[in-house]
Formats: sequence, C-alpha cells, structure tokens
Amino acid sequence: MLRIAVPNKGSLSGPAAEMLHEAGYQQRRESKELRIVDPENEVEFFYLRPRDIAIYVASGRLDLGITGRDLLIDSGADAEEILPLGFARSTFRFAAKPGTANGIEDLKGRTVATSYEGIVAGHLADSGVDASVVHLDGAVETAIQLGVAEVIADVVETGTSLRNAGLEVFGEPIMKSEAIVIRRTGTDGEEPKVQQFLRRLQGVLVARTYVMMDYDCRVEQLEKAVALTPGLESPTVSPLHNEGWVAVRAMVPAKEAQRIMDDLYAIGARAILTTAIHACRL
Ligand SMILES: Nc1ncnc2c1ncn2[C@@H]1O[C@H](COP(=O)(O)OP(=O)(O)OP(=O)(O)O)[C@@H](O)[C@H]1O
Ligand SMILES: O=P(O)(O)OC[C@H]1O[C@H](OP(=O)(O)OP(=O)(O)O)[C@H](O)[C@@H]1O
Ligand SMILES: [Mg+2]
Repeated sequence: MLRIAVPNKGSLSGPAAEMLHEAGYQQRRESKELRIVDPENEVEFFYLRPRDIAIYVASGRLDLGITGRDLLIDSGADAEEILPLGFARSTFRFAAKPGTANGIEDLKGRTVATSYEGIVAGHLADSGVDASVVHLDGAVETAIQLGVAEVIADVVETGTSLRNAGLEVFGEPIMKSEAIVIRRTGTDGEEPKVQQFLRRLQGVLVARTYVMMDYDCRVEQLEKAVALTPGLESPTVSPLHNEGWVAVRAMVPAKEAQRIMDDLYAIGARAILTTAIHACRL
C-alpha cells in the first residue's frame, strides 16, 4: 500500500485534499482525522503538519508527500520535488519599512525575523552577508513594529499582509514556491504505484488547465483552423453532412479559449463550443 503525507492545516491543506478527491482518492471527513485508508486505491493517507512532511518522507517511512517547495528547502530534509501542483503559489521575500534597505547587502549586522530560518540562513550564507536570524512561528510582519527585528523574510502572495503592516519588499525574490509532490531523494521513480498516483494528479492538472473545443469550418480554412487549435497530438477532424464543411475537436488551454474562439470566428468557423474536461489521462 502506498503511504502518502498530506498537509493537515494551513494554506496547503484544503487545495491538496480537493486535488486528491478530484483524482479519485478518498479523503478524510473530519479535520481531526490523522490517518485514513483508501482500500480500493491501495493508498494510506497521513495528515501531518506541512512543515513535518519532508522529514517523514526523507525518513523513508512514507513514500510520497504533498508540501510547499519553500517548506521542503527550509527543512533541509533528504527529499526531492517530483511534481509541481500549481496551488499555494507564493514568493519568498525580504521586507522592511520603506527606505530602510535596498538590497541584501544592507542586511549586514542587522536582525531578520522569519519562520523559514533554513531558507534565510542559507541565502545569507550564499550571499556572504553576516546577519542575525530570529525564528518566529508566524505573523512575522509584526516583528518590525515591535522592535524584534529590522527586516523580515516571509511568504508573499497578494502583498496585503505587508501593506497592512506598512512594509515593502526589497531586493531580489529569494525563491518562488508552490505545492509539490516529494519523495525521498534517490528512490526508485519507476515504481508502478507511484507512477499511477502521479499520472492521476497530472490528469487533474490537465483537466483544470484545458477545455475541449468543438467547431465547424469550411475545408478551405482547415489548415488555418488547425494552426489555431493544434491540440495535444493533433485535432480530430470529421466530415459534416454538408459537403465542404468539417467538424474539428481539440483540447485548448482554458486561459486562451476566448481569444481562440474569436480567431476561429474571424476565419469563418462557426458553432464554436467549449466544454469542461472532468478527468484525463495523457
Ligand atoms: N497567503 C498564502 N498564499 C499562498 N501560499 C501560501 C500563503 N501562506 C502560506 N502559503 C504557502 O503555504 C505553505 C505554508 O504552509 P503553512 O501550513 O505554514 O500555511 P499557512 O497558511 O501559513 O498556515 P499557518 O496557519 O500554520 O500559518 C508554504 O508553502 C507557503 O508558501
Ligand atoms: O501576501 P499575502 O496575500 O498577504 O499572503 C502572505 C501572508 O500569508 C501567510 O500568513 P498566514 O495567514 O499563514 O499567517 P502566519 O504569518 O501566521 O503564517 C504568510 O505568512 C504571509 O503573512
Ligand atoms: Mg502561515
């Protein structure tokens, strides 16, 4: 049975459970459940603190885990990223009161507050900057106002938390993060059960990012239409009862669907429809 770690709390937990559910796996009914078995899919899910997941996976007791890239790097655990999942996207950045720092070189001799000590200490060492790091569990934006640090390093998504605390980012982004699937470094990636799990999640990602597009067009316009909707392999083209017309079907990126529909219309395609894809195996 495959043993998989899933975040039990925080920004990763809801979207991770939703993705697993969409991929056909049973998920816990109550947020207090720590472990469930999905016998049909031969998977056991362990609901763990997001910060601890890389440590469990690196220990070899669990086969796979879902966590954040920033949490994996911060842990320093012997685990590696095998699939990005596209949610819990964030950037990890330094911030301070406006005008107090412009770049990492300004941190020399100062104190940086963060919940991600591993990332920050590593980044400072790589940059050859000698600064102190204070570890706080959360709400680090307040550390400056209360005089615990002059600079913070934290997760930024919309920037609202920083704005509310009167802070501004400075310097280059330290890293970009998103939810990822991890395994112990150097383990066999060909294991069929692991491959099947990854294919299911990839199917969800494709179903979320693509739509199916159908339209009719005149045979003379087919090459132009196919260039607009090349599909994954190549589009399906079927004859219509009316001679000189064909029906075309192809997957297109959901974000571009409206622009492609305009372009198809402009070259004479008609009855252009899009439908959602619920599941997919590429
Ligand atoms: N506001 C956010 N937007 C997007 N991703 C975020 C946000 N906050 C945290 N994350 C991501 O979630 C992961 C952190 O997990 P964690 O459980 O600490 O989330 P959290 O929402 O900060 O929870 P907590 O309530 O424990 O502070 C990291 O990968 C981080 O990049
Ligand atoms: O740029 P924003 O959209 O404002 O998001 C970023 C904020 O979200 C997270 O905080 P969280 O709510 O998890 O609280 P925490 O600081 O206690 O972890 C993170 O630590 C930032 O504070
Ligand atoms: Mg947090």
